[in-house]
Amino acid sequence: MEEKQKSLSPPPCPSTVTVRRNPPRRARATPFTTTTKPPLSSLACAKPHDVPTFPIDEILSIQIPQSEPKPAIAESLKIFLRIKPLRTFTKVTTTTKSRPRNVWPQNPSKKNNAKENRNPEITKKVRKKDEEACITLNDSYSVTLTPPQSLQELKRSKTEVYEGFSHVFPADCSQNDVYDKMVQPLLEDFMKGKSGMLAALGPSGSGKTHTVFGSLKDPGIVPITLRQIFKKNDESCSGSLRSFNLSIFEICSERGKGEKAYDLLGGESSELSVQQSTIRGLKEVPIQNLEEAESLIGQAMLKRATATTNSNSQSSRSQCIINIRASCNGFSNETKLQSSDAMLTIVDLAGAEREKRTGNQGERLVESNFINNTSMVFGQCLRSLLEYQKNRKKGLQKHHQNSLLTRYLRDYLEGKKRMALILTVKAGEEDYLDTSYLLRQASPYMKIKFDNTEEPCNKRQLKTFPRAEKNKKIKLSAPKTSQIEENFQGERCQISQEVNLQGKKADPTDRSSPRLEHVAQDKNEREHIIMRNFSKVLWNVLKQCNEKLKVAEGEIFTLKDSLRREQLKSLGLETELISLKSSCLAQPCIPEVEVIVNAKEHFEVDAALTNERNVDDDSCNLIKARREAGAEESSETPVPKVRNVDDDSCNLIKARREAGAEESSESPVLSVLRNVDDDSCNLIEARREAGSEESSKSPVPNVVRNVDVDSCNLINPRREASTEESSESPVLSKNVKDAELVPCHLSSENDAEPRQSVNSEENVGIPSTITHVEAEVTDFQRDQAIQNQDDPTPSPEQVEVSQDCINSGLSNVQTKSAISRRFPDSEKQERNRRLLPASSRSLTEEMNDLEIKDIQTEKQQVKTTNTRVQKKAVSIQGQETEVPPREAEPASTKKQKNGQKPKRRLQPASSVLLTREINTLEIEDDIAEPKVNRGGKKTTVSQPRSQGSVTLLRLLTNNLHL
Ligand SMILES: Nc1ncnc2c1ncn2[C@@H]1O[C@H](COP(=O)(O)OP(=O)(O)OP(=O)(O)O)[C@@H](O)[C@H]1O
Repeated sequence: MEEKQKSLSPPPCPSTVTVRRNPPRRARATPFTTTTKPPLSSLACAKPHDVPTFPIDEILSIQIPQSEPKPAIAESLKIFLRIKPLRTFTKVTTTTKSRPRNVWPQNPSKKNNAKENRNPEITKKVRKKDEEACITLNDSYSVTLTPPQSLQELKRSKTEVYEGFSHVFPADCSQNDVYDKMVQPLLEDFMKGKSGMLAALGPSGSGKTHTVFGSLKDPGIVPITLRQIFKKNDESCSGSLRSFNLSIFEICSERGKGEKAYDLLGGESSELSVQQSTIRGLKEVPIQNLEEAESLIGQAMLKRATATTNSNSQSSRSQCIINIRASCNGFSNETKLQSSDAMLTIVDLAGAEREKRTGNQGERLVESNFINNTSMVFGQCLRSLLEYQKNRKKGLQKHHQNSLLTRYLRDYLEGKKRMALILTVKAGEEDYLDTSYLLRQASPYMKIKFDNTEEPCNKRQLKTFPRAEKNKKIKLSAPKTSQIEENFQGERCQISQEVNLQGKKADPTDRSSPRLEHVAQDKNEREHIIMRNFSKVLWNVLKQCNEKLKVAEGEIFTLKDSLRREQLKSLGLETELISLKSSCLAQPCIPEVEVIVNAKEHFEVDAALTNERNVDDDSCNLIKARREAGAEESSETPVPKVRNVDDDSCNLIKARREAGAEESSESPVLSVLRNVDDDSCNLIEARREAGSEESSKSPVPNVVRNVDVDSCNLINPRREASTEESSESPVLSKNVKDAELVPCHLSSENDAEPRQSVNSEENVGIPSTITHVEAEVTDFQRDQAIQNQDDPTPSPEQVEVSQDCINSGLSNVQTKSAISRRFPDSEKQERNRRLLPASSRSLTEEMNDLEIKDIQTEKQQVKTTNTRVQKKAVSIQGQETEVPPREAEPASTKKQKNGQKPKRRLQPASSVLLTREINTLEIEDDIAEPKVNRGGKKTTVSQPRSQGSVTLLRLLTNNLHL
């Protein structure tokens, strides 16, 4: 009912805030809950005038109770003090031999007595006296250290009280007392799964080893602990679920150079490998009962390095570490929450030594240094931990790195695990300094806190365990060198098996599960590193490929450039060819053609630069066309080769026409050029057809067609054709070669001047009349140009006429050049008959008909010319077949004197052939008339002269104005 009423009637808004200073009884509420705020619904329902002002001042005045910190789990380091009984102090004054290394601790007094009894000759000075104790026990937690009388007089020291010990064991205490007060709490935690460490510190001979190991009659804390362990394990119901393992090893110096660890429970090769804080290969012996444990303890003590010093007859020369590991095979009722491995470590440190007290020399002294150094590092670690805990801003100095022992005990020395120290001191006045030094050093350690909630399982210590785990550790570290393709699941299973072998559970709740996660993280890191390295390598390879591609592109670019240049050259040659053709056909067309050709060249260069692909295609077509032409040339006779060349030129022109089809639509110049090309092509086609008709009549006219083609290919020597032709007629081939080198005068020179004006050595062997006739041809072309000035493009009729004129002129040239040949008359006649084509004869006859009138009007002039030619022929008579170059020298010298530079121009070989053929007519004509040489001797005529040849000769001479 009350709840219903409360729900129906909201509580009134309080005018003031009640602060409840007392904490709630059941649960501690947060400060926000203490300030009860009315619900929003109630505020909404309240009237506006009832809403009080927000008590901000009162709220701010509330003193919020500070939340009490959780009770610190950390505990102070427990330091125990054990005072060695004075009893009768036995001092060995003579340096005795080091007893055997592996000797179970014995009672020195008995030993010495036995020695005295066995060998009384040995000089010994045993002094027994009742010493005064420098240390007195105040209570169970404090002692008073009183300096000796001598030191008090010197006022170097004073009495000091050291308190705060966990417990002080008087001299008459037993080993069991020490165990009960000091080891029992640790053992209980150990049995619960907590690891702990107990270390004995103190000067040499103070009873550390006695405290730790004891003797057979008076066992130390280790035997007692083992006994208690098995006793407790037997008493507990879950005893069978727990197993114990024992491992004992020592750390000693190797002649002062380094630290080495030896397994005191191992076989012959007891040396252990030390890597940082990890000791590998340590043998961990499972112990089933106390007898086994005591046997192992005795075995280890026999192996431990000891030596006799002035302070101790069985002085320990190493740091001995005893590990008792409890492995839990399952859950137990008592340790449900911490059913895991635990480690109880007991350390018997080598006592700090002073040289005066020990009297060590040599190796013993080196061992003393190592021992003292280790003790010093151990103390530094504890002091740094104390300072770190006082002021954590400074950070914990890592003194543990200076010693293998401290590295191994790092977790303890960093306060991460539970640890206890027992200080053993001697109570004699002579031991005051050692005792005082130890107490001063160790008393502050009482303030050290350590975390009691440490992990029961210590990974670092697990690594030091049995040798059987050594291979497993290698497996865990194998992925560092293995490939990344290793199956992670398999590795995980493998690790799980290893963990199970160790008696641990591989479940995620177990402490060992982070180990698997760590392995997985390592694997991921390795994968990342491998992939990163692989990507770097791949990147480098790609860089190299890129560089190679750049080089290849550069080569391609240079090749394209060279191809472009070659193509331009070919274009230039083609245009020159066209110009020559046009010049042969019509003189007025030459300038225009040149202009057009130049324009075309520029245009094609631009086109080549802008459109490489077109140029490449064009060049490919050219190369292809030339290749095909070459193939056909190789298969055919020399005469069809000329036809192929002719086809080639036509193809080139056609290709150019196609390539520039679009360009010509924009450029009128190219259209004119195309017209010129068309004309030249048509001309060539017409000649080809004419040649074919002639070839049907006679095999010789092919040579005439060869003349036509070669006249258009002045620059490109037709060596192949000439060589093949030389097989048939060596004279003909020679003429072709000569014709290739014939310079041509394009300038209109005076006819009266000698035509031997070519002054270069290239003119050697070339008749001067050839140049003269060429000049005549040029004049003829000029006349034709004047006639065709209105129409630059020659009509077919004009082409035919001009060609006929050219042929006639060339025939005249050949006729005159043949004069220089010094063949015998009979041979000349026979040769001329053989080489004279029928078409030439018909052509000369036609020319004779057309120019009959001119012959009559200029007959006198022809005679003078013939006379001059005859003189020239006579002058070279009697010499070798070739015209000597010396004949041209006078004319050339004269030409040089005039200061005129002749324009040279190559003459096609075919034209020479034609002129040579025509030359036969002149020879016949010359034969008809007696020739006079320089000496005025006349030559005899051996053969009659035909009327037609005489007429033709006159016609030619008159036409050429010779
Ligand atoms: N509390 C003790 N009661 C009886 N004897 C003791 C006691 N402490 C030490 N001794 C005897 O003193 C001698 C030296 O002891 P111990 O070898 O243990 O000293 P230590 O500190 O280990 O010396 P070191 O550091 O050189 O090894 C031993 O013979 C030992 O029996």
